[in-house]
Amino acid sequence: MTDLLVELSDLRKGFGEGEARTEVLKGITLSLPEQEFAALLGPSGSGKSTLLSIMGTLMKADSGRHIMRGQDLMAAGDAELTDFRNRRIGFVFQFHHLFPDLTALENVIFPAAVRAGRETPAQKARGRLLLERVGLGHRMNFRATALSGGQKQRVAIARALMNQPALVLADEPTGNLDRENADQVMALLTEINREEATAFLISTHDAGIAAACRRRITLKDGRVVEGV
Ligand SMILES: Nc1ncnc2c1ncn2[C@@H]1O[C@H](COP(=O)(O)OP(=O)(O)OP(=O)(O)O)[C@@H](O)[C@H]1O
Repeated sequence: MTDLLVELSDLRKGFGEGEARTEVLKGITLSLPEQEFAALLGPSGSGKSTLLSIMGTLMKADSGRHIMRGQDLMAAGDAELTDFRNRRIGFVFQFHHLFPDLTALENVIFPAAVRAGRETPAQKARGRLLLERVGLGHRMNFRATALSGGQKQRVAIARALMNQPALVLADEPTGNLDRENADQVMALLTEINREEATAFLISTHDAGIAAACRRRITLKDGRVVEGV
């Protein structure tokens, strides 16, 4: 048994053909243990979003090894990857991507309800619990449009946790928030990491956010230059 959550080895990814070809990830070798809480740093264009997309199985690498929870994701087909993603991975983005006319609770359970083909009482109960967890128990039935930026991001975090993912990938989750809300969101992620054993990989340009993480992984020009 391994306690590694993710193992990447010599992972490569490029875009385009011929003269227009750009190699973006140039051999990433990196492991994340279970319950990791790491920042992903690096200049704009260094490959952070590309790496998060691959780790989230939204995109496949061109070559290399990608193992998560012992499963070889390079060898997996599309249906298998979708199922794996739904069960194991959560996403938080810079922009919350909430449906404006749905309530906070409806937004949290919507993806799970679509996948199940219906809304179940168990989903509602979990959605309520998560909204309590992120401090929005009193705003559950507010439409997304009636929530502040920080509150919307907390709804997006609750939504990402709906299926009890092993790993949450967060691409600049505080990029659109002021300092106070950014700090609150980070405090919340830290708490969830500790209490629910969810691993987080958080891409950020913010030194304060990076400092709040247990580990800092830095990419430069498609390679890991620090934090291996
Ligand atoms: N689908 C694509 N087709 C072509 N090039 C792409 C594609 N996606 C990303 N790239 C290129 O890959 C490089 C890395 O992009 P990526 O978004 O991963 O960087 P990043 O480190 O996340 O940057 P930022 O901090 O600005 O978000 C960039 O040069 C980008 O133009």
